[in-house]
This record gives sequence, structure tokens and C-alpha cells, in this order.
Amino acid sequence: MSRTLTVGIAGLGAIGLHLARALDAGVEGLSLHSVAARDHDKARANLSGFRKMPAITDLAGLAEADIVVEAAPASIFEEVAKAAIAKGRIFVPSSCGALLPRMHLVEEARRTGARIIVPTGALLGLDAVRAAAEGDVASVTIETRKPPRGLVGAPYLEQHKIDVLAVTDEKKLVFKGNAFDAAQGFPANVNVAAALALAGIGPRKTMIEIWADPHVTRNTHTIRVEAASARLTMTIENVPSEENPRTGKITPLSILACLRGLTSTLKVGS
Ligand SMILES: NC(=O)C1=CN([C@@H]2O[C@H](COP(=O)(O)OP(=O)(O)OC[C@H]3O[C@@H](n4cnc5c(N)ncnc54)[C@H](O)[C@@H]3O)[C@@H](O)[C@H]2O)C=CC1
Ligand SMILES: O=C([O-])CC(=O)C(=O)O
Repeated sequence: MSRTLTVGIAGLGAIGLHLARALDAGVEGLSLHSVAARDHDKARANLSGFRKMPAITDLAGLAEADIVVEAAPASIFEEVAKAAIAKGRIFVPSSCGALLPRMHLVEEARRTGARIIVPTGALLGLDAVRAAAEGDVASVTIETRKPPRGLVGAPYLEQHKIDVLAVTDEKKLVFKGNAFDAAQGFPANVNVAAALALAGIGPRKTMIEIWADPHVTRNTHTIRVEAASARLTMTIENVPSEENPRTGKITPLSILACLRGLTSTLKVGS
């Protein structure tokens, strides 16, 4: 009989609250242990209907759980990650773009016995990308198209004085470069590119185009891989969540599926 793993969640927004609700509703092998939120009164209100009230803790306190899910702004990624890794926990980051300039955390995890498990999140196909990357890969690219409001607030846009809300007619290419630079410039918008880079050929070789497209209603990501074993092109069209239009509704579901895979007897996909 395998034991139940406890889960702590940092952030109760579009991802964290949905995940907390799903865990509270009951998932075999997993139990919601604690949450960390910026506003504790709001958190208590959000959790009021829960069958079993989790502890409301500070970010470091989450590391008492077996699994720590980070679902907060990228700016507090390091604090959550460090505490979980120091205690040898399973760390599941949503803001995985923030991992790219902090790969020393992987070394630290090796030392403490922690694991860092990057979920597929709002993307698709990372099983095939990982398989292809066991052999020779010539190129990996991602094209992200979001409704302009799904890009608002990105530091790159502010630095380059690009007003995406003024993009109302023709779609506009707002960034072209590698996944590392994209993650710095768009920390709340293209974590998918970071996950793709980590699955495949790394953040300097994975190339991304980001489009502000007033003609799409969904956050749309197309990945293309040219490898010795296979050529693949895949597109996902994510319904933006009500709470945060930058974030696709599939993201908390993907993290839930990832957590289930940590305890389930039958696991499908690599
Ligand atoms: N890996 C992926 O495919 C995806 C990753 N993301 C990323 O996941 C992260 C979370 O996304 P969302 O849930 O949509 O964001 P959100 O903005 O809806 O929620 C974040 C929550 O964190 C809370 N928070 C802020 N400071 C905090 C603190 N010091 N302590 C505790 N809580 C704090 C906020 O109050 C908010 O409730 C973001 O970095 C986002 O960019 C989003 C979509 C896809
Ligand atoms: O939800 C999405 O479509 C992708 C996203 O925000 C991210 O990768 O950060």
C-alpha cells in the first residue's frame, strides 16, 4: 500500500485555487495540507466551503508538505523553491520560466534529494519532445499567439514601449528570440516556452515567436520539432481563465494530472 502524499500550494489564483478545490474534492493518494496566500482573509473566504480546511501558512511553511506546488507570481518563485528543495520535497513549479536563470537549484535538489517536476502546464506534447531529445534534434520552435490582453504587463513590452492593447487590427509579432530571453521578458506569459526548452534542447536553442493577435480568443501555442526520429507539429488552443486571462484553463488540470501521476498505480505517458 503506498502512502498518501501531502500537498502545499503557493498562491490561490487561477491555478492554485482550482487545484486546491480539486484536491479537496478528493484525489486518491493525495491530500491538501497547506496553502500560502498574500491575503489570508481572502484565502479563508475562498476555502470556506472546503470539506477539510488546509493550514494557511507562509511560503516557507509549505515545505512541511511532501509536494510543494508553486502557483504564484514569478517574483516569489525562488523563496518557494529554496524552502521546498532544502527539505528534500517534490517541487512542482508553475512559473517554470523562473527556473531557467536558477538552474543551480537543480544541483541543490540533487544534494538534498528533492525532485523538481515541471508540469506540461498549458502546453502539449512534452512526452514526444523528451523522447525525441533522447536522440538527435535539429530544431525546436514555439509560436505563441495570445489575445492582446493576455500579454498586458510583460516587462519586455514596457521596456520596448509596445502597447499591445493598441493592436486591434493586424496581428503583431512582439518578440522573436530564444526561450531564455522570452522567459525574462514575459515571466507571466510564456512559461510554456521554458517547459518546452527544459524538455528538449535547452533555453538558448529553443526559439520562440510571440504574437499579439486580436483575432484569436484563445491562448494558442504551436510547437515544431525537427528530430532524427520524428518531425512533429502540435497546436493547443487554451481557453483563458476568468481569473487571469494570461493563464489557460487547462493549466491547473495539467498540474493535477501531473500530481496524480506521482501516486497512481497506472500511469500513462512518459
Ligand atoms: N507552466 C505553465 O504552463 C503556466 C504557468 N503560469 C504561471 O503560473 C503562475 C501562477 O499563475 P496564475 O495562477 O494564473 O496567477 P494568478 O495571478 O491568478 O495567481 C497568483 C496568486 O498568487 C498570490 N500571491 C502573490 N504574492 C504572494 C505571496 N507572497 N504569497 C502567497 N501568494 C501570493 C496572488 O495573490 C494570486 O492569488 C504565474 O507565474 C503564471 O505565469 C500560468 C499559465 C501557464
Ligand atoms: O496559459 C497559457 O496559455 C500559457 C501561459 O500563460 C504561460 O505559459 O505562462
